Amino acid sequence: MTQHATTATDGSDGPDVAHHPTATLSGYPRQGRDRELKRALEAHWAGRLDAAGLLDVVGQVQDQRFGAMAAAGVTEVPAGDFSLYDHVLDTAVLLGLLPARCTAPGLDPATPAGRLGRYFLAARGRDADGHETQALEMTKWFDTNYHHLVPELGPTSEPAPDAADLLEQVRAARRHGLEPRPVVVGPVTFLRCSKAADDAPAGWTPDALLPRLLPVYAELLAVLADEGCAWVELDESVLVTGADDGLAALARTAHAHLAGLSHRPRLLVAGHYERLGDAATLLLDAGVDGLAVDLAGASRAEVEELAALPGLAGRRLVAGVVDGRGVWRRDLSEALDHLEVLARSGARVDVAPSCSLLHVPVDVSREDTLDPDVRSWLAFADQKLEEVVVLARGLAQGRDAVAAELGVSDAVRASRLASARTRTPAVRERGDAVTPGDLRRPAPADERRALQAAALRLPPLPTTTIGSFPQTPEIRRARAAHRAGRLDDAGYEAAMEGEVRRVVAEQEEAGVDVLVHGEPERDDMVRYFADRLEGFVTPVHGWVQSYGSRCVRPPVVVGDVRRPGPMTVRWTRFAQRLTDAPVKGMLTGPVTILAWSFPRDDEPRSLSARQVALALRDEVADLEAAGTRVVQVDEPGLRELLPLRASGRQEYLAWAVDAFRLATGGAAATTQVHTHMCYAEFGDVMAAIDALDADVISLEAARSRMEVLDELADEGYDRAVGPGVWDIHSPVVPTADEVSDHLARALERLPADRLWVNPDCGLKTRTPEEVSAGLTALVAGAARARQALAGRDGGTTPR
Ligand SMILES: CN1c2c(nc(N)[nH]c2=O)NC[C@@H]1CNc1ccc(C(=O)N[C@@H](CCC(=O)N[C@@H](CCC(=O)N[C@@H](CCC(=O)O)C(=O)O)C(=O)O)C(=O)O)cc1
Ligand SMILES: N[C@@H](CCS)C(=O)O
Ligand SMILES: [Zn+2]
Repeated sequence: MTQHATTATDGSDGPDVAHHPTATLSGYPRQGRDRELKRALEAHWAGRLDAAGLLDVVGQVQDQRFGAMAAAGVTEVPAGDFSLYDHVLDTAVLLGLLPARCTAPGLDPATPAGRLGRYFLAARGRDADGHETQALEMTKWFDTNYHHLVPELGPTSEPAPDAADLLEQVRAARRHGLEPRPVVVGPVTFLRCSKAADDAPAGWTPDALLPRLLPVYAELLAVLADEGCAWVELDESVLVTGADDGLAALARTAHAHLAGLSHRPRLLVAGHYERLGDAATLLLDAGVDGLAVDLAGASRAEVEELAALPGLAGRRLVAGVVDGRGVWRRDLSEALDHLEVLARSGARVDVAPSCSLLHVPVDVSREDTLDPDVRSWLAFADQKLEEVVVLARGLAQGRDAVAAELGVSDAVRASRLASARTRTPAVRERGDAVTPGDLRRPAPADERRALQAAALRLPPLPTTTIGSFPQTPEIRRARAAHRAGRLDDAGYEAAMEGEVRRVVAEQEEAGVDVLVHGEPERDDMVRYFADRLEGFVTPVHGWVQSYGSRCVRPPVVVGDVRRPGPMTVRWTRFAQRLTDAPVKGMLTGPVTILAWSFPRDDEPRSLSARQVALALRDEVADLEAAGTRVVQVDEPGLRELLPLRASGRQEYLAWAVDAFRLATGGAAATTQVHTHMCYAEFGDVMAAIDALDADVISLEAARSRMEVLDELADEGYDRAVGPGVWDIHSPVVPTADEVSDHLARALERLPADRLWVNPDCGLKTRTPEEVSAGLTALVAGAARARQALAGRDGGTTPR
């Protein structure tokens, strides 16, 4: 058992000689080393695995997770970081705040099946027995590529504690001989990650629920104290955003209240993904017992500033000196230096990754296809645990005790610095030669609109999709066979061509106006490009949870980026030859390619963005030369990289917008450039969206019922928009009526000649049956809306 026998009110003067720094963490990957949880969840939803079977797999995955922590030598571990789908949804369950529509249909929370049913209804809009409802909205978790569900709250919400799942995790950790530290989303972050329910009065915000929430947190803390938990970690990462005065007031009220409780574990309040800044003082003043801080990439000066914080002495400081969401090995000498500075403050310093390890893959030692040099530079979750354990030992026992590990770390650093893989002079020269003219299309937007209308001759409210069609088991099996060498190149290409033929025929039959080839050849919209660009590596086992059971394998930017040859042209050309309708060329934008890759840490992201943009610019030119008239450059990652604090935003948006414009600026005026975004609130980047100068943008809008159009209107956005009318994150297919209702709502906010009809996002996660029904509904809904328009306009067809 770890010894932290102090509270915020004692021993606050001077160093604590009895303190033994320990290694700990806020979260570990959840899906299992081989994505066992993902497979079990999907089998459960498909009716192939019952509730008991799913819970068995959960037990096995928990054994693996705690086993890995114990093997690394970590003794105080998180409990509550594991989740079947999402930890924000788990917090809603913990606080008794699932919407009534998910608790109503006779699902008994006293049984495992009923509990799971309610949970999956909220997460997916469907349970394993086929009950259906509207799923909760989903959005980005801070500036990561993880997505959380958005709890819905209102003035009538009645929170009530339900700690069963959390206690099960606490007990599971104990069964492994580990000391559990429950990790729970804190009240302020929970409220700020929630939204007002549709039936809440106008102007009501979730903040108003704090007074009702605090007694429930108090009850939960008492339950955890009774369970023997010495510490609890409240994740208050929203405080790193420094958002507004209201946030500070909320945090002060909440944490002074919780710290004032007499029956509770010690309170460790965490701020991940950025520095806590002023919020650190606020929390210490409120009386919390410790802080868990994100020090990824911190300079020595920043560390000294933190060490000088009044009130830190005597409190626990969990120092996140190992980057929890990057993949580079830590310079251990530097980290130890930072830890020693912090320890001199008199704080009781422990060592941890800067955030949950949820964002990195499990184990780099399995990557035997990677160049051994590159592999030696990388650290995934298990290697990061080793790093924090070494650092804690070094801090406790002195540098000599970890001399060998420091030596290895120094050698890794030297090998990376000396490597020729990181710099390509020709790429640097081309990047330096970019001029402002390269960022401008050859004609202004309104002239382009007229030219494109004449060239494309599309009907009003044109229909299209976002690019991907179902990645069926057959497609994935063919790709797996190709990778394993069981299917040769010709066989694989023939299989993908067959799929493109099928998808084009399906769209023609449904009556879609602008077609796509379906992206069957892409395992992932970022990785596909990274595999074809120099400067990236793509780990084979590097799975990371994106949302629910869905995972991605982010590439790693290792050095300068260059396009050795065309990446997509062959497939777009093939599809275009099958039809007279325009086929969109589909590219992933430079910002998104970087947002969904692990960045290099030796150069700014803006440098890589420019290099990727130049590669894409060449691809656009090649697509045009092959006869492509519409090119879509997806940028769903644009909002994600927006710095959490307002101070860094202008600089980021400037380079991000420039990268998109550099990628697309060479396109002819007659080429219609689309972009697409999903998974986030776009309010903060509306001006940047405008500055992209795309001709058409498609945006996720179905779950939020077209709210995004109000934001676009406020910005004065005057180009064409396709607000999603089909929520593709849910297995529930819209009807034609629902599509035309969405369009009617959209037409209240947008003129008809600027409205496109499309789903929220790509169809890759849906089944062929859902897609067939959804496309029919989409086209029928658009036809209905066109008729209504024709009637409204006295029979004249809108432009
Ligand atoms: C659009 N989104 C994306 C994000 N980030 C990305 N990097 N990519 C994205 O597309 N961020 C925001 C959103 C998040 N949304 C999603 C949506 C869908 C997925 C998803 O479907 N993920 C798949 C994995 C996709 C993939 O990489 N497939 C590969 C490998 C498939 C595989 O598992 N192969 C098996 C063997 C095959 C067999 O025998 O059946 C194996 O390796 O074991 C491929 O198709 O080749 C998922 O299943 O989770 C993610 C994010
Ligand atoms: N073109 C991609 C965009 C996803 S954000 C797709 O359709 O899957
Ligand atoms: Zn999308």
